[in-house]
Amino acid sequence: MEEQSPTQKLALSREMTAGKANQVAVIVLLALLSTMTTLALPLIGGAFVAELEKGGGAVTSAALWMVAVGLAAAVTGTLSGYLLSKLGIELVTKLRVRTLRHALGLPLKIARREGTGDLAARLTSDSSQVRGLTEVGPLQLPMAALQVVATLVIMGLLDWVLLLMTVGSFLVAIIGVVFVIRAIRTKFEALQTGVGKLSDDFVATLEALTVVKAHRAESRLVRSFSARAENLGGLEIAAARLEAMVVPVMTLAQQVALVIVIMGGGVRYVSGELSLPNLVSFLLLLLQLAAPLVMAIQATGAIQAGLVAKQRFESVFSLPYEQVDDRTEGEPVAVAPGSPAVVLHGVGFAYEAGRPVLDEVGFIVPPNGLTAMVGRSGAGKTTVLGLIERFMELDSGKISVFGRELPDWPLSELRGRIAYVDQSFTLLRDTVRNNLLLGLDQTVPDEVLLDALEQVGLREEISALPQGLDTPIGGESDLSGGQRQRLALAGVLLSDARLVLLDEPSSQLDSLNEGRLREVVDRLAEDRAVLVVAHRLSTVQHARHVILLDRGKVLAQGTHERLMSESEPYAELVRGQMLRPVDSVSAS
Ligand SMILES: Nc1ncnc2c1ncn2[C@@H]1O[C@H](COP(=O)(O)OP(=O)(O)OP(=O)(O)O)[C@@H](O)[C@H]1O
Repeated sequence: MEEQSPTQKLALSREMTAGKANQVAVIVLLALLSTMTTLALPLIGGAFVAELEKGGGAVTSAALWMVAVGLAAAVTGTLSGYLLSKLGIELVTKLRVRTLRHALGLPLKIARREGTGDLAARLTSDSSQVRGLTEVGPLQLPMAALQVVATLVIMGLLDWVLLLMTVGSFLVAIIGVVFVIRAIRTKFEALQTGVGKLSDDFVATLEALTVVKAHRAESRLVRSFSARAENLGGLEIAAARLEAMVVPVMTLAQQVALVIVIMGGGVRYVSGELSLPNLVSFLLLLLQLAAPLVMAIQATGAIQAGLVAKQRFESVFSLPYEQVDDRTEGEPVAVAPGSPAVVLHGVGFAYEAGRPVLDEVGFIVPPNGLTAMVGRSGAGKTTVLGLIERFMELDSGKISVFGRELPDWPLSELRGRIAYVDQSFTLLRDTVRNNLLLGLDQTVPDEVLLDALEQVGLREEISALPQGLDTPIGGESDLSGGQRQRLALAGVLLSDARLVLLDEPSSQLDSLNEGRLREVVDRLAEDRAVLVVAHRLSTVQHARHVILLDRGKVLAQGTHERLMSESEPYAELVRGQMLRPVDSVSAS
């Protein structure tokens, strides 16, 4: 199978800025201006005090400068923040689109293992967490670091003794905070994985809501989901507790530094080693110093959550996926005329290592006509169809479709030649029309669609729906099992697939529709190969060839009549009504 599984590391900053050099330049420029104006403000404050001391005439202009620079700091900060948000949103959109594409391309086994809800969580909670990270990560943090360094340099130039006192007070706090940040990260990892798993199980439960209700299992499930939600709440509270410690610690450090600087600065001012304007500037800088530190630290939660979400995106993008283009470009794959539709030779397969489901399975499906596969529940019939569709990979043996071995088929071409109707007639949550047209490239006139529906006896029922062909199905308004089956078959009639794989349900149709459906299948089989997993006697009686599968092995094959006389297990299957006679089929 065309799979690829490179380890996908996400360089978020690069992803965010690729091809956007101009926007990035504007944002960096605005952010630099904002940082510089913020740094200049205390110095202008000091100049203002110096003018006051001197009683000079420049007091008013110093005050006006303070207002202008303050405004410039606010405007440039706001603008750069907005433009950065825009880049962040664009990045998240890109990640969502990539997730959608990758998730739909996952091999079935991996998609099931990963879980629908957990995959979907990438589009919701993980996306918003990455967005939170982009708000602070790429620009605000470097700018905050720049502001801290520049502030410290200016403070050192004003008075290095006071600077040492300031750094000493903050250092102890910062070391403590680093440990807290690490602990927060661990909590977020457990939390986000737990949220993904919870939503996955919850989605699966909602999909089985009928069973839940029929068994009155609501309360039990509420109890078990609530316990898990409370566990996650506990983790979140623990993370919040850690986060809550961060800001007070930093504020305390700032207050300690303030007291020390006021005392030390006062002494140095009195002794003439420091001027009053410089002391004022220093104090203003000290007050400003805490802001970027607190900002960075307050963002700790968002950053840690964002980094964990980033890893969760990486884990999806690293999963193998099937490269199925919409349609293969260029010449279609040539097939030898008259080759059998399917040949299985010595096929072995296990879903789990050590528990084989198919063992040395071999049979031939001719290029046209009806071939039926029968056998007890769990014999491996659906698995055979899945292997032909290449939903899974063989463990041993070979399968050829129209004379070409599976690995030699481009996946898209292979699946384009096959029409597959699964046992539960899964339909997309979309309109009747779009479900009918799912495998088709071109638009099809309504008359042709209605004609296909007519052939399966569904025209009247669909026409009676509120929006006819454009009625959405699968959500609030749904079709019955039998109607779904007939709709799926109408889709097959519309397709030009030369091989039809049909997983017949054990009971979906009344005898009227059963008869009609048999006619449709017979018509399909006139010029196409139809391989049907059969549960009805009527189907096997019509089949040109019947394959009896038992516990993963082909036990017998031939015509119905021949198997009845030569294969006791087959005759037993028929006698035991495993193959249902028409009149025992329940109404849909
Ligand atoms: N996704 C899966 N993972 C693991 N085991 C599976 C999976 N699907 C099927 N099996 C197992 O493989 C075996 C064959 O299943 P399969 O669905 O092919 O049987 P079947 O003959 O189509 O049965 P039925 O007539 O009841 O639909 C069964 O034992 C089943 O438990």
